[in-house]
Amino acid sequence: MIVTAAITYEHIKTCKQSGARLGRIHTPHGIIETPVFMPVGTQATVKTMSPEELKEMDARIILSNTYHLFLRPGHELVREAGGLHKFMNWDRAILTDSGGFQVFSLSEMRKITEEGVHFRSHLNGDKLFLSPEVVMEIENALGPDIMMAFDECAPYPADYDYVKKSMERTTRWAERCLKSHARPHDQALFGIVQGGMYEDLRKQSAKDLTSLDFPGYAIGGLSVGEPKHLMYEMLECTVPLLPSDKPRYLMGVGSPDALIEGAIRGVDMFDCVLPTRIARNGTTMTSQGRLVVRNAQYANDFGPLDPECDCYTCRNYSRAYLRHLIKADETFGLRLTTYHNLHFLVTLMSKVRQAIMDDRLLDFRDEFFEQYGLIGN
Ligand SMILES: CO[C@@H]1O[C@H](CNc2nc3cc4c(=O)[nH]c(N)nc4cc3[nH]2)[C@@H](O)[C@H]1O
Repeated sequence: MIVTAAITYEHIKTCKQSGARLGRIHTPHGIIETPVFMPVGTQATVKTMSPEELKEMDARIILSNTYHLFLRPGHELVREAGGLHKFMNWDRAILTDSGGFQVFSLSEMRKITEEGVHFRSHLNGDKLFLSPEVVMEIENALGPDIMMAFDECAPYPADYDYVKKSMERTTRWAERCLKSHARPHDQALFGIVQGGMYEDLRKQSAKDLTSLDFPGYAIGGLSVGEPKHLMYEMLECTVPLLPSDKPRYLMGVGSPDALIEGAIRGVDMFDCVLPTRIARNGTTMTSQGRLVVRNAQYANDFGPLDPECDCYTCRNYSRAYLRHLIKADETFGLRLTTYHNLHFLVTLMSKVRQAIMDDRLLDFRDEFFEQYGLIGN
């Protein structure tokens, strides 16, 4: 089945030193330079950020989540509002995850059948059901530029037989998503590769999904608690089987080292709640490594959070002020640390893109790890 897609991937160049690639994704809501980090806006907002602030830091695409918006406020309400872009006043690109992760990580009383997943809402215990067809209807109503197929993100660790059966069902669900996808011309549906930490299952999943000819491919089932070297090994056996003329999206990955290592292995798109989540308890990512600004040592530190950063937070406020706000549980403090962390990752990816352009991403990785204090592997 040929699905004419809403997006096209333009390959610009491959780094001579690392195999990383520079590209552009052309979407109905603008162009995305890749590799790219996508801020997560689970409930139709990137927590504490305004669309204007996200544009200030040049965020080109943000995530929202089918599971959460299905539960609240409901996808029909968002459809009535004119779709997510209108509802949240964001005129750049949006990607929605399908709920394949959340229904397994958030809800109670789950029952997985060939048809779909019966579960209880984590908000009020309501009995609910998601299937490939229902998820396609929800994502169609939300109206993102890129939408994820409904899959099962197998837990880690999980035994071979479980992962095999789960991965094969995820492929059947992907076919059902394609069949019930209403608007392929303006919404690109990505398949999601599964297979746990088993190389042969990962390869099987990649082969089965690429034969279905999606406009882009996500690599799921990773960043679920496995050691990082395992994640990298699974990337190394999966990415080469994905088409080079389509975007590759590694789901749920957002620490600086993992973004760089993922780009080196040919990944184009990343998302993670990490920068926004840790910001809310006063942990920040700086050029000198992680800095927990709520710590007492910063009480009288009137210098910028990160002396090498030119973001709004670092240009206008001191570590002492940030610490005070966070300790006093002042919302503005969360906004300032969130702004900085997102700016840090979005800027890191522009440095990664420049390093690819200059054919020196491995050198950049070593320099970054040296300064950030990460033991590169
Ligand atoms: C390491 O941080 C923790 O772990 C999560 C990130 N890790 C992650 N792995 C994912 C896998 C999938 C998948 O296989 N399928 C679909 N549809 N969505 C996914 C979303 C994912 N997010 C954060 O939420 C945080 O709790």
